[in-house]
Amino acid sequence: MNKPAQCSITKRMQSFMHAFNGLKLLFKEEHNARIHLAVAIIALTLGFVLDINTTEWLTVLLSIALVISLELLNAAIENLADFVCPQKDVRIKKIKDLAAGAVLWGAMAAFIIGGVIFVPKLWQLIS
Ligand SMILES: Nc1ncnc2c1ncn2[C@@H]1O[C@H](COP(=O)(O)OP(=O)(O)OP(=O)(O)O)[C@@H](O)[C@H]1O
Repeated sequence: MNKPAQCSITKRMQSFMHAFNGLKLLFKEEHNARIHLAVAIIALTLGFVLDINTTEWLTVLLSIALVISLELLNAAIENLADFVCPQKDVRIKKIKDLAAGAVLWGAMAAFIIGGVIFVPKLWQLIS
């Protein structure tokens, strides 16, 4: 049986750097992810400006984490699909559409959450 690899700090640091590189790649290569990052920055700014409470902060932060995580998984699946099958194939279309659907579903939920938290406060501010 193989001996388990040693758990060194250097190895853990390398692993962290690889994961960080994944985040860098996402925002460099994926247009939708950049749009979602911009929306996240707007939501965070609104959070400070409108002084949202702790529960609202946690909900906003969880929504941002959900959408960015789904974007990362979608990008990984797209890249893997392109590597495995560079030509057009209905099965790859199905796989990519399902992965994109996951992002859409998460983004729609985040949009509704943002609306529920921010719209009444913005409305109060302008009326
Ligand atoms: N090899 C393929 N075979 C068949 N259809 C494909 C293939 N590659 C992409 N598609 C179709 O084109 C869509 C967009 O795929 P693409 O790889 O360009 O991702 P994208 O432009 O980043 O899309 P998204 O924004 O939906 O993530 C897929 O959802 C799928 O419907």
